[in-house]
Amino acid sequence: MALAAGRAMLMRSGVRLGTQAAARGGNGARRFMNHRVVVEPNTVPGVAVIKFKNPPVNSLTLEFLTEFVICLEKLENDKTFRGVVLTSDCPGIFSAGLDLREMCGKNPAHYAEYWRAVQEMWLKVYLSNLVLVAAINGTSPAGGCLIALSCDYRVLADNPRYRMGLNETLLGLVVPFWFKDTLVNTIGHRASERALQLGLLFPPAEALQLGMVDQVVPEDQVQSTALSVMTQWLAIPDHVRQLTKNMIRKATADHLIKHQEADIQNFINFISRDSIQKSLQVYLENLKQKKH
Ligand SMILES: CCCCC/C=C/C(=O)SCCNC(=O)CCNC(=O)[C@H](O)C(C)(C)COP(=O)(O)OP(=O)(O)OC[C@H]1O[C@@H](n2cnc3c(N)ncnc32)[C@H](O)[C@@H]1OP(=O)(O)O
Repeated sequence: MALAAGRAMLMRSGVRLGTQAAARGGNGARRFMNHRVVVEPNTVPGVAVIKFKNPPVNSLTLEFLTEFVICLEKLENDKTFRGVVLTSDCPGIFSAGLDLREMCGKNPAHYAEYWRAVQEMWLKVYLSNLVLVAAINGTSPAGGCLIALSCDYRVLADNPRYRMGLNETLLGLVVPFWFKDTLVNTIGHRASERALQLGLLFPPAEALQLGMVDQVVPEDQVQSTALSVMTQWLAIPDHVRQLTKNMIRKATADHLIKHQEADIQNFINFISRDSIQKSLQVYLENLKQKKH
């Protein structure tokens, strides 16, 4: 249903999936390419690398979310793939999180469509049958961090400028319960309580200490480390690993699935408030100002 809507939306915006999506690279390998998400089969058999390519900061626009979900769905349906590495094509930035312009100055119907796309993306990543390893080669606040936290394993580049965390309170936003659940499931209750209320963004050493990431490695080794970790995960038969993953994650995902429509309505009500709109505008304005 969501996928069909997404396809329709992409067709409207001029993205042709079938023909544009498949091209042959120099080594004859198939390379799926949309506008904002590039999928490359890798040298490790059964593993694809998804590169986020939505410059300047890989913000999660509606188009990006739709392409990302469609790419993952294609890989899940293609039985040659068992694992995916998620990484960024934008230097220094994994993802700047939700696109603030999608949440500013729009109408309720747009907010509903956008929030459903965010929910669908999270459900797709969190419950994926594939092994997902995040190769975090840049900063990843809020929604960017959520994507990484929803993978099975996280490798972060050792660069103190790369910060990771759920910083929503710094934008005047209340983190949705399923963002919170994803963090609690990763770093525990007490650490989440502090990190979420203060909107903390952690440098690599602290992210590692908290268990927000599994490994910190030199920047030029992020992708190769992710691929070698993948080999270990793929040594486990898919069906037992998938059933185990599902057993661990199902209750968290079901919580959202059960309250999906109410969560959309909450988002619309919250984001439409004048005070919230004002904070988002000020935050965007400050991002622009810091350049001058
Ligand atoms: C109930 C409501 C719940 C909502 C839950 C929300 C979840 C979220 O994900 S909210 C988004 C949180 N994200 C952030 O706080 C990150 C904001 N961005 C930054 O801190 C920085 O841009 C950076 C560290 C990611 C990159 O810094 P830098 O390389 O210096 O690039 P610029 O700051 O100059 O940004 C370039 C360009 O991109 C625009 N931009 C940045 N982030 C976003 C974004 N999240 N959404 C939309 N646009 C973004 C920025 O405004 C610049 O635009 P121009 O000035 O027009 O070039």
